[in-house]
Amino acid sequence: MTSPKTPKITRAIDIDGVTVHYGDVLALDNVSLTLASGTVCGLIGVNGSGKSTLFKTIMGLIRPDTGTVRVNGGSPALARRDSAIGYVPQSENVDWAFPMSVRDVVLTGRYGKLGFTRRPRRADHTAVDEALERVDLAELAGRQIGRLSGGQRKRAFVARGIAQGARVLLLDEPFAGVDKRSEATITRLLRELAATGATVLVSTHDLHALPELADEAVLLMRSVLARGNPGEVLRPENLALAFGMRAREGEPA
Ligand SMILES: Nc1ncnc2c1ncn2[C@@H]1O[C@H](COP(=O)(O)OP(=O)(O)OP(=O)(O)O)[C@@H](O)[C@H]1O
Repeated sequence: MTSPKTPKITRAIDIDGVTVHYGDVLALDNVSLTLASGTVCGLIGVNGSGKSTLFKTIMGLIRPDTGTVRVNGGSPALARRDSAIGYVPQSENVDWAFPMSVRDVVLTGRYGKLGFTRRPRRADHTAVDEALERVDLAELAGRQIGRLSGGQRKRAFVARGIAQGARVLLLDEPFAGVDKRSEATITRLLRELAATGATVLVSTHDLHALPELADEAVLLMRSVLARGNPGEVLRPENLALAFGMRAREGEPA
């Protein structure tokens, strides 16, 4: 689905042998994964399987104990500095009382592009307006971010990634607590972004939505248990393996 003008980068995200511990807790165990540009990849796995840790590692917010992460051929820090990588965090990790309007939040996506005066220019405001239009939030641009619904908040953060022009977009459970309309809007946007050559990695617990959303899926349980097209990865034996492991650990379903 890449446009003819956009050459496909076969290793837009390149994770090789990554292991991450939090103290004694092994969160990622020798994870290797490559993602090409122009793809949407769905990341699935039970609670605690390492999805958020993987996102933070790709963002360069966590340094792996072993292994390497490359984003568009460079380090995660470089990708962040160049605004090449965008992150939509889990809702719980955002301070929704912060006195910022929806527009301000989307404008933060432009910070890496501001000139030495650090003042937004016309191009920045235009990019923000266009992104708000695309996520269908133009009418709520002036509202404080915490006064949006769950789905609208997610769309605001997707707009931030669009305004940023991120070529790699990571979304940590963008469908949690959102209604069907927002889910459909976000799915359509992610597909459109991939069609322009972006690489989209999205974690979700909504397995039913995966075939429509994603070109491929990765089942994570500290290490990669399965990878392939969503139909293959969602095979009952794979899911039993993931959930069976969880049951043995005695965690609630
Ligand atoms: N800051 C931390 N300190 C210690 N352990 C942590 C920390 N963050 C995560 N963990 C542990 O690391 C493992 C992976 O957690 P992570 O948040 O990456 O999983 P997840 O798949 O994103 O879970 P969920 O679906 O619940 O969001 C879990 O065992 C978790 O308890």
